[in-house]
Amino acid sequence: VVRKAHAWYWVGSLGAERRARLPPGDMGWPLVGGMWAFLRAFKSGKPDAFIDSLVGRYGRTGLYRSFMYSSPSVLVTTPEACKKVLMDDVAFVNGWPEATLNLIGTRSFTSPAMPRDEHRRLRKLTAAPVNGSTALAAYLGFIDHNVTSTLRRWSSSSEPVEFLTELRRMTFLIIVRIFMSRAAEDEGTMAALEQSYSELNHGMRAMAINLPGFAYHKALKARRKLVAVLQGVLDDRRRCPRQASVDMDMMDRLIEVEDEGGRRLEDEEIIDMLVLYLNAGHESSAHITMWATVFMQENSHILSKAKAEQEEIMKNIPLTQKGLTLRDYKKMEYLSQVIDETLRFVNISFVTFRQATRDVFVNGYLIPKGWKVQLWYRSVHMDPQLYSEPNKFNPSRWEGPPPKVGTFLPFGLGPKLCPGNDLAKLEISVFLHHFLLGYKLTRENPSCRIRYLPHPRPVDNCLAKVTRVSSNEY
Ligand code: HEM
Repeated sequence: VVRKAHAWYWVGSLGAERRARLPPGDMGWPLVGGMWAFLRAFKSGKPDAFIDSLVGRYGRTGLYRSFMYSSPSVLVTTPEACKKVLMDDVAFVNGWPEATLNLIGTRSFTSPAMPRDEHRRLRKLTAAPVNGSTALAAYLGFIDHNVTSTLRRWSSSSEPVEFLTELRRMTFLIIVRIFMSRAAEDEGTMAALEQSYSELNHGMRAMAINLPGFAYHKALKARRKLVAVLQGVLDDRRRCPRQASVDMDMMDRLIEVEDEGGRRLEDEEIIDMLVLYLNAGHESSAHITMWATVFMQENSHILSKAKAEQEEIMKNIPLTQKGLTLRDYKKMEYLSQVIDETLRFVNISFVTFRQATRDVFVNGYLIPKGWKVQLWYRSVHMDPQLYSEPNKFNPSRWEGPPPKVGTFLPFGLGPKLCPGNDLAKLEISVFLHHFLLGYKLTRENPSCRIRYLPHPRPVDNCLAKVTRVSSNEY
């Protein structure tokens, strides 16, 4: 009776005609809705069980109604339906749960209130310096240097390192250098930012319980610290603005940009933009780098093939050349397949969120105005109808023509496509290039349990020894 009353509370007011067009599903118990089933599946190490149970109960309809993160929601699980939602930024605005918005900030791209034109203008401003050949070529030398010195440091220690934690540190340094160059040189600022980001991430996608001891409570505290550190950097920057426009970083650009009416961004907007970019710009890249390394170590035939490709590239690099070039990077075809397969298999962004601004029909089902929409990239990537043996790590599946639009969504699609996709692939490739040529990873707990929230990772953060095995690496 209670469950029926809960369902009626949300769908009753839609009227008989609209109600009849809703996707199949179940609103569950009051307050928790589908959250129990979702958390149970992810916490028991069977993340696909959640959507599988909906498919088992209602068929492969591609859309299911539920109640999650305190909102009536439609879960979208097939390529065609995801594509339709992602390409339409008029009918669908960002719909992150309020708890996530409170952590990431309400004044950046994640905000549903950011007008479409403002989103486009700020994306153009912030995406250009991290994308495209010119930008990537400018960062390549720094990334290359950062990777080689990091690998040498790890391998010179006889103690195991938390491989994931260290990779997060490395990718974080790269993104801070791009966004706030001078801050990357200040060890105190870097340590404060790193620590706060780590806590912020643990609270992401946790239950929004703001009580001491809970991950969400700690994450809110971490956000406050993060804002204070970034405000300090911003104040310094305003006090001593950069003179030459040639070495402007992203913070300078955000300070200087004006809209047509001459309005500049407020401090809160700049800070929220940085909180988002610095977070998005290091977490996922570090996780994918770790998993790609681990999967290659676990599959000797894949490791040998990837290594042979890098050795071939090395043979053609003139002795006078210092470090890698974009031309060398573009030759890494097999490595690119390994990374794409890691992106598919790991599903670091397993779901993203939108909200319907009006009644919309997708695959013949109604998504009512105001309802949240969850795009389940994970179900697309693990669908056996799209990927044969989806639970097998097989980079060779990426040989041949590119996948059909909507079937491979590690970076999303459409107007909100990840602006850091090229940068991410570049830094992951540079790391793997050096690793394959000269290093080996020996995990302390190779069969360690995997935790799936907020991102899939071994619970020991991949504790391992990194050993230098060859002087091939330059
Ligand atoms: C392997 C690495 C990465 C993965 C898997 C990834 C994944 C994603 C996905 C799936 C989205 C789309 C979310 C949506 O549709 O709502 C996204 C958005 C975003 N990503 Fe990434 N990302 C990665 C690296 C990066 C890097 C290196 C940067 C920074 C340069 C970055 C910055 C952003 C930003 C700012 C957005 C929001 C874009 C907007 O709303 O317009 N990401 N990312």
